[in-house]
Amino acid sequence: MAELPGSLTATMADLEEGVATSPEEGTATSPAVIVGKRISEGKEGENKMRRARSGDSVDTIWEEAEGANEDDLEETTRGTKEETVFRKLDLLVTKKWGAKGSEKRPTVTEEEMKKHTSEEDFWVMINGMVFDMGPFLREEAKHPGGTAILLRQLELSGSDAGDRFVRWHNAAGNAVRRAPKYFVGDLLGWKPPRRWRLCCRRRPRESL
Ligand code: HEM
Repeated sequence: MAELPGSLTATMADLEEGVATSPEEGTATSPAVIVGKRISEGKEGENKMRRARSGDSVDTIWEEAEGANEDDLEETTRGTKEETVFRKLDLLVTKKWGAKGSEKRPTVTEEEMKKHTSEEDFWVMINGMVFDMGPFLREEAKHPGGTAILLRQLELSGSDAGDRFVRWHNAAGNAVRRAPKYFVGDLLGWKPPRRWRLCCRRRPRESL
């Protein structure tokens, strides 16, 4: 048995397996490389890498939601937190429901929205898009932030949940990835607040 860094050990067979050629060809005599080989190329490591590449990893809820392959495919990190969260949300809703104004994408009137303001059936509006919080409130789906915060939203600010959505979530998190599932439609007649029209919407795309 040979001593390796930390508490790891290797048999002579392990060492001999790594003796033949240069590190570029994937083998080497150094124990560190052999340790690396064991972690990344062992049966368990191979399976892990395969699952990660396929986006089918069971490691995290995040990967389960969208797949590791989606990571950083879109540039959505520049700008204020509000801009980045809304941009990502827009992007993911558009991916599932089509572009705003297209035939496939539903719309909601303000009148309809007002009918969904109870503790079991609550629709919220985030950046002009309406989402159904009912499944969370009825505990048919799990909201990691709990239900109390959603009820507080209902009590404090009613249906316009944009500010709180931005406060509690981020563009790289699960909330934006899961939101399209709860999308009900675009709120008809909604216009972005004046502050956005002045600052962000007019900015040329390259500078976003
Ligand atoms: C479509 C609507 C929503 C979805 C899909 C959603 C989903 C999620 C998810 C997945 C998380 C875990 C953190 C993350 O991965 O980002 C989370 C956390 C949270 N959410 Fe939501 N959420 C929604 C709406 C809301 C709204 C409207 C509020 C507030 C009024 C809210 C408040 C929170 C809070 C307080 C947390 C915990 C944050 C923390 O512990 O740091 N969520 N939500």
